[in-house]
This record gives sequence, C-alpha cells and structure tokens, in this order.
Amino acid sequence: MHFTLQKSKIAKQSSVEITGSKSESNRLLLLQALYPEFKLENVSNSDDSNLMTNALSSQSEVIDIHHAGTAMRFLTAYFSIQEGRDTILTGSKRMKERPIKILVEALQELGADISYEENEGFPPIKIKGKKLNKNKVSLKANVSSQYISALLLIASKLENGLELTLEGEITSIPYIKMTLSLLDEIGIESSFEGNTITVKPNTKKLNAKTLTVESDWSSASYYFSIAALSDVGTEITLSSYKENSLQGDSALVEIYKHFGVSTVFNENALTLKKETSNLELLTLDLKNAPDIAQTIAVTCFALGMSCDLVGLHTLKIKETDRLVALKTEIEKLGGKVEITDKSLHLSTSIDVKSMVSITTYNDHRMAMAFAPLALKTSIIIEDAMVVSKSYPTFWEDLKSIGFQISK
Ligand SMILES: O=C(O)C1=C[C@@H](OP(=O)(O)O)[C@@H](O)[C@H](O)C1
Ligand SMILES: C=C(OP(=O)(O)O)C(=O)O
Repeated sequence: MHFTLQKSKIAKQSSVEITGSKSESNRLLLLQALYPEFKLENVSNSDDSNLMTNALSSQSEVIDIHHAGTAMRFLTAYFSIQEGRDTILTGSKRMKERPIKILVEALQELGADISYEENEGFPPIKIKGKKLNKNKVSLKANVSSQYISALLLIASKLENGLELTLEGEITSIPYIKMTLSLLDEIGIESSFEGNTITVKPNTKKLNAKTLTVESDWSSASYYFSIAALSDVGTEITLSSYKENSLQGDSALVEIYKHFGVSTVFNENALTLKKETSNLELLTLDLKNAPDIAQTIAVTCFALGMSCDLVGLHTLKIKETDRLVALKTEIEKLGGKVEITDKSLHLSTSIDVKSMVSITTYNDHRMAMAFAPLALKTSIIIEDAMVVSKSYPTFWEDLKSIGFQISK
C-alpha cells in the first residue's frame, strides 16, 4: 500500500511514546528463554521481536524468520545448543542473501552441527541441537557484530563458558557492548579486553528480577530528523529514554546538534528542540551506528547540506543494499549522491522535487527515513507498511503530531 504524505507542518509542541528497543528486546527474549527467572517490561512491539518471541516458543521443525536479521543470527546460536532438537531456520528472499557463514563456522568450531539447505554461507540452515564441547573460537569481526552477540548470548550455557578472539577491525561495537551489559544486568560475568571477549559459564539460577527495556533510539532518529526540518522553536518529547543508554544510536544527541537540534532529558522523557543552525559540510563515521545512516543522509538532503558519511561497509548486507537504495531515491528527488561500498557523499542540493514516489525495497528504514521530507514537500512512500519490521505504529504517530497522510 502506498501512502501519500501531503506537505505538512507539525504542532509547536508534541509528544510520542515509542516502545522498547528491538535490539535489546531480541537479546533479552533469548536470555529469558535460557533463564526464565526474569521478567521483561516495555518489550518492542516490532514484527522482528514478535517473530523472535514466536520462534523461541515454537515446537515446529521449520521456523521462518522473514526479514529479521538479528533474530536469524541469534536463533542460529540458540538452536545449536538445544540438545536433541532439529530445526530448520529460514527467512525471506532477502534473508537468503544475507551472509551467515562467519557465525556458522564459529559455532561448528565449538562443536555445533549445522548444514546449509540451499546455498553455502546463507540461510536456510539445518541445525541439529547438541552439547557444544569447546570454549575457544576466533572470528572475523568486520562484517556484522550480530555474529558476535549471537555467540555471547549462549556463552554462559556452554560448559566452560566462552573465549572469543575478534579478528580485524571490529564493527558496530556498541551492539557488542549492549550484549555484554545485558549479560551483566542479569548476573553473568564477562570481560572485553583488546580483541578478546570472555564469558563465564553459569549453572545457577539467576536472581529473579524485572528488566525494563529502554525505548528504541533508532526509531527516535526519525523525530530528530523531523525536528531538524521544523521551524525554530518546535519541540518534540519522546519517551522512555535514558541519558546513559546501552544503544549506540543515542549518538543522535551529539550528531543532531549539527542540524540545530538540542535535547533535554527530564526523568524518562527526552525533549528535542529546533534551534538555529549552520548548514556546513558534515563528515561522520557511522561504523558504530549504521542504522541511522539513512535518517542522517535524508536530513542533510532536505536541509540542502552536503555530507560525507563513512564507515558504511555493513549497509550493503542489510534489509536491502542501503547505499544503492539511498542513491537511487535521493537522485529521484533531485539530489546528487556518490557511493562506494562503504561511504556516501551527498552534494548540496537546491530544490526537493515534489510528489516523487519513494521505493522502499522491503526496508523499513527507507520508508521512515524519507517520511520527514513531507515537512518540505509532498511525497509518496511505496509499500508503507514495511515500517512494521521495527516500528508498527510509525504512521499513526506521525499523524498524531500533524503529518497529513492518506492511502
Ligand atoms: O545487534 C543488533 O541488535 C544489531 C546490530 C547491527 O548490525 P551489524 O552489526 O550487522 O551492523 C544493526 O545494524 C542491527 O540493526 C541491529
Ligand atoms: C539492520 C537491521 O535489522 P536486522 O539486521 O536485524 O534485520 C535494522 O533494523 O536496521
């Protein structure tokens, strides 16, 4: 279904509640399956977290995880240690193109029994759950941190814990640290020194407690963009957020200062305020926050700013090739974009074309990143419900703050 967003203006003050982080939820749901003694609040209502919940309680042999990358990677590790159980993990057409070999080889090295059902190195995979008897493994760390988090999540259930050696430059480090912090919150010990991560084994019951998931910072990014494109003085309040977040995308607070967006924390609420700004060339390395690259590129384009975004080497293997998708769609709107396989350069643009139809390529973040442009011009977002992968109420929330959206 295509949505038309008429050129809109938002209220001077508005507020939006966003549910729990998809990344934190998917980790905690897996940990809860391993350690049922703790409870969760503010779990993400995203499709990807629902798929994770259903997969963890499913008794079927074949589990289809659709487009959910973290769920695919985390469940590969989880089912590898479900002794005596056979599972086939499959997914969407795109999921079958998203590489998993580095994780599969690391698990096989630890003793797992995993084979490919179609193409080597890619889902679907067949996992024969068993006890893993080794505790040391090395893996390449520059392709996806999700492989590393997957291993860390099951590590405490291995007889001797786990010692992981990370090879090469480590990408998306905040996501690895998030995994270790959540292990620490539930009482599992670990250390991360240089390129070695160790996790201690655990056979005890953990102390029962309730963990409240912080709301999703990647979802918040679209409001940072909306604030940046709004009139000076506009305020948007988002909840529930913490000043000391486990989510690397909280770097938005610093990054959006370049666009004249200031932020104030008040208990669990975060208020964004548009101030005046200088529209200078922006250079950013996003290897620690890849999921906000699309938001930032579109904000720059809408404000007529040029930017150099680097550290984008993981974007090609996400829901779509996000570098190619960004170039194609920004150029439809009249922008000029140059890409390599790890960077994007946007030249200053003059006008944003009106009523352009944005293709979203089964990528929730393409739909959400381009939506704020409706503050500048009318725009069509194709296959708009793609947003449910991470943020199902996105369109209702946008309407509630003044966006004019019709089918
Ligand atoms: O661990 C996680 O929750 C995630 C890690 C990142 O992936 P990469 O490490 O593959 O960049 C990020 O892009 C993804 O949306 C969520
Ligand atoms: C890359 C993402 O998700 P995943 O890898 O879990 O599919 C994302 O949400 O932007």
